[in-house]
Amino acid sequence: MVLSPVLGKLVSKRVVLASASPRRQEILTNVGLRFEVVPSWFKETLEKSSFAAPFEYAVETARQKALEVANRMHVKHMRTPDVVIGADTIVSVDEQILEKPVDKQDAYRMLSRLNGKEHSVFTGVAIIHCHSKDSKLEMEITDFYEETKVKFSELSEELLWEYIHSGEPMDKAGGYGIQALGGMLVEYVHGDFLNVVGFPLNHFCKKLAELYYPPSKHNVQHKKYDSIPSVDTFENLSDGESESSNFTEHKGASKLDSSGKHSSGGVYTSENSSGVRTGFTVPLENQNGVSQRPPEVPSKILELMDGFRASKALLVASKLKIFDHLKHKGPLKAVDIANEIGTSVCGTERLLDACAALGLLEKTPQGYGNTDSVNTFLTSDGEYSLHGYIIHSNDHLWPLFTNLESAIKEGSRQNHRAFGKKAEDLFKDYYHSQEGKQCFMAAMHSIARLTARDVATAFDLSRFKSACDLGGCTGALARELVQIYPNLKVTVFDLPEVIANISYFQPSGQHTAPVTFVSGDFFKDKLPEADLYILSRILHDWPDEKIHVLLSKISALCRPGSALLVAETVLDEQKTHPSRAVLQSLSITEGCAILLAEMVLDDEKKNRSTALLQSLNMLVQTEGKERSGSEYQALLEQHGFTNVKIRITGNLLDVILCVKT
Ligand SMILES: Cc1cn([C@H]2C[C@H](O)[C@@H](COP(=O)(O)OP(=O)(O)OP(=O)(O)O)O2)c(=O)[nH]c1=O
Repeated sequence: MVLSPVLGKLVSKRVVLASASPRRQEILTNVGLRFEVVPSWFKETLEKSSFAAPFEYAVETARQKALEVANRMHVKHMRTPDVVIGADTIVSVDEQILEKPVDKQDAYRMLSRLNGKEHSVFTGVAIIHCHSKDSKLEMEITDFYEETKVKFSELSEELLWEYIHSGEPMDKAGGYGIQALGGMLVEYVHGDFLNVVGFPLNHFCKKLAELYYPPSKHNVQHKKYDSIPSVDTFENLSDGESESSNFTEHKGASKLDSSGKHSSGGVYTSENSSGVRTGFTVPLENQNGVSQRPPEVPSKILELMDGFRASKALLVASKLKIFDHLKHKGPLKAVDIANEIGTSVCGTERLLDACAALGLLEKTPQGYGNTDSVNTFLTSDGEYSLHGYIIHSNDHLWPLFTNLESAIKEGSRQNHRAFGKKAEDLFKDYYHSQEGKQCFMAAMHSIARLTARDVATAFDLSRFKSACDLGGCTGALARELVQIYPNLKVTVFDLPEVIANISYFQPSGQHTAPVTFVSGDFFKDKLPEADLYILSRILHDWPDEKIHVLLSKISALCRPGSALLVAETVLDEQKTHPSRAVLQSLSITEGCAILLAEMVLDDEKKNRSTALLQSLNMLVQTEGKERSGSEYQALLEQHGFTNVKIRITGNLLDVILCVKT
């Protein structure tokens, strides 16, 4: 595969496309690139007159789009991508820059300017390589632009308005889409057709080639913004890795032939005799007008279909402590790791290659090494390690989830099927052995460490003097609270089996204000007194009847003005995603609702599925469930808690604060 050395370099990297443009997503998907889409929030409002040339404006906007996403992912979501790609397409005519029209009149103004003339389409692209060093984001930015000349025919007013009324111009630079109806307006195209559609794929591949295979010194040519590598073809780029590259050729992919030009046979048309690409091919139809080409399976469905394989590869690599070995001794070859952990060489090599393809490991001639995020989150000794939760997922949740079908049919937990014993009280199951206890506590500890800051700061809690974290387990949230609110005294109340094991989870060497631990069962025993009660990831474990028992106990202890803080994943009313209307009805501030709406746009699908899969997770193992904002509100109000406020944090847990009146 001629291209694999270039795009194959991105296979093991976490690549993010900082663009909402469906065209860009399609172009990159068609060549087999795997990436995540995180649309940029950067507003395209740079002062155009401050740029000497139109392409400089496009390049700078592309840079800002990509930078915004890289920073947001690093800071807000604690997920540093390896590569962020941003792009911006503009149309330039008579020294003017045209972006997307704001309304039909604007589209008319733009199309009238382009009518009968040649104009330039510029796409600026920024490729940012990110590294997280000591929690700081380091970035290397590469940018370039591509220009394509397009000429419109002389078009009548009537045709222009007909085109505008089709709705096609509205989300496209210059007010037209060359790949669809707009193609009929175009007399000729000189240059890269895909550049007009929003992404200059050919130049992008050349840029990657230049980055990953720097030309030898005597060949280097310096040009501002336009540093096409000295290699004209991609054929001479193959290296040892290319043979084993995971880059896959997709059926409808736009291929490059040995001269670096597009060849026919893909989604896009072949070239005409003058080397000008003219439009998209239409799938062949048989006599009945039925498309002969089978529909392409969306990559999302394939990803979900095989998702369990990726999960299990991650869980097993963690269980075998492969990431720990690589952190301390890497890079290591497969045979060395197999010897260290006592596994087969052939099996280990396959697992390591799968982890590399999933972006967890880096594979170099020296061997396999951890990526930065694996060092932070997957090794067992990291401060924010998820290792505890991963082992819990492998040993406990996985067997339960294999019985999901029975859980759905029966509507109940599946411990008896997964572990061959009758389900007792949820926590008795977990705490029946010392190993089980520590495994469960480590799982809860890792989630608490990751969410504690967002839970503790979702509301200003400085007016409270004492807090009691019911079911607070290892005290991870309690310690965050005393750090943020030095005047707050926090008591963690949990089962005696838990309190007996907390010493394993106390931070060593760090001086933090003390947290008090009290043992007891919050359903049966007397609760410590406090101004603020906290229930973090507790209510979702239980059915409404048990929640009423607990809330009535807490309510009876609360004085007017005392409060209850609940941290859970909050579903919206349709159980799809958090919605602005719901939050406003729950006294959410306007600012927060706007923030939320933006967050929803960005992470909507991921948050939605995470929360709803968590609800399935509760079904297979507990009697509880995840609840919507109004379900929590109703439960709380029944026990005299009012002024219910919800903050959607964007982290795994959302936060609800209510006051006893
Ligand atoms: C000229 C032309 C533009 N376009 C599109 C490409 C871009 O998606 C869009 C220009 O707007 P952009 O601001 O470059 O991109 P976008 O708003 O779609 O996405 P994002 O900002 O999130 O990256 O116009 C076509 O689809 N066909 C065309 O013929």
